[in-house]
Amino acid sequence: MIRLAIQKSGRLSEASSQLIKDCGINIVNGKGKLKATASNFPLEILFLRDDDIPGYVADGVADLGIVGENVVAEKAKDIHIVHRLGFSKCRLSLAIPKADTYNSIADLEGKHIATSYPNILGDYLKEQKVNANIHEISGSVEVAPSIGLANAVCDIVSSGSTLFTNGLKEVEVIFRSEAVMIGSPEVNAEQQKIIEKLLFRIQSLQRAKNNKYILLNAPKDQLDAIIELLPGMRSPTILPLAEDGWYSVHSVINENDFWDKIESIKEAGAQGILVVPIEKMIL
Ligand SMILES: Nc1ncnc2c1ncn2[C@@H]1O[C@H](COP(=O)(O)OP(=O)(O)OP(=O)(O)O)[C@@H](O)[C@H]1O
Ligand SMILES: O=P(O)(O)OC[C@H]1O[C@H](OP(=O)(O)OP(=O)(O)O)[C@H](O)[C@@H]1O
Ligand SMILES: [Mg+2]
Repeated sequence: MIRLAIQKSGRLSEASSQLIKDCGINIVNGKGKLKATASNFPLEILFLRDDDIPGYVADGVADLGIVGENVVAEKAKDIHIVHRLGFSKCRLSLAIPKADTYNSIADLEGKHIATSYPNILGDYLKEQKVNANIHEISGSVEVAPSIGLANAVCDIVSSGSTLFTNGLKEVEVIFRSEAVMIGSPEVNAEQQKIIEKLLFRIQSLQRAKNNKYILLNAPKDQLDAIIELLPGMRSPTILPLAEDGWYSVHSVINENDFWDKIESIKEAGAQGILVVPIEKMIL
C-alpha cells in the first residue's frame, strides 16, 4: 500500500483527483472525508492543505504527494520530484503599482514586499544583492500596496487578471511552476514497485494527450512521400481502399508540430484526413 497526499480543495484538487481517476483507480470518497482507499489499486489518498503536503512526504507520513513546485521550493524539504505533471502552470512574480517607475530589481532596495513565499523571495533578493523588507501574509497579497501595507508584492500569476484588477504590473518573474508528483526518500522495494506502476499509467496518459491518431486517404503514387512525413510509433499502417490505386494511411502525430504536419501531408496529396484523440499510449 502507498499513500498519496493531494490538495483537499483549491487549484490542484480537481486535476489531481481526475488524474487518479484517469489512471483507472477507483476512489470512493464520502463528502468531508479526509482519507480514502482505492478499491482496485493498493493506494490510500490523504486530502490535505497544499502547504502541509511537502512536510508529510518528507516525514514519510505520505509516500507521494501532488503539489505546486512553488510550494516544494518554499518548504525546501528533503523530498524529490518524481514526475512533472504539466498542469497548474503558473509563475511567481514581483509586481508593483501600475504608476510606479521600474528600471531594475535594484529599485526595490529598502522597499516593503508582501508575499506568501518568504523563502523563495528571500533567496532571490539575496542572489540579486537587494535588501528589502519581506512581509509574510497568507493570502489576498495583491491588495497590500493599495492599503499601504507594502510597496510591492510577490505572488502567483497565471493570466495576470488579479494583478490587473488590483492596479499592479508584473516586473520580474522569479520562479516558474507546475504541478509535480513528489516522493518520500524512504520507500521500500514493494512500495517502489507500486509507485512505478502508477507512474507507468501517468506517462501513458501524458503521452496520449501529446499525440493524435491520424487517418487519411492517399493515391498510390503519393504514398512514399506521405509515409516519410508520418513515421508513427513504428511505421504507419497502410490499408488498400475498395477503390483501386488508393490507400488508407493510419499513424500518430505529435501535438507540437501538428498543423505543420497537416499542411505538409495535404500538399503531398493526402485527402479525407481524420484526426482522433488518443486515450492511452503505451510504447
Ligand atoms: N492562478 C493560477 N493558475 C494556475 N495555477 C495556480 C494559480 N494559482 C495557484 N496555482 C497553483 O496551484 C497551487 C494551489 O493554489 P491554491 O490557490 O489552491 O492554494 P492555497 O490557497 O494555498 O490552498 P490550500 O487551501 O490547500 O492551502 C499553487 O501553489 C500553485 O502552484
Ligand atoms: O493571474 P491570475 O490568473 O489572476 O491568477 C493569480 C491568482 O490566482 C491565485 O489565487 P486564487 O484565485 O487561487 O485564490 P487564493 O488567493 O484563495 O489562493 C494567486 O494567489 C493569484 O492571486
Ligand atoms: Mg496553501
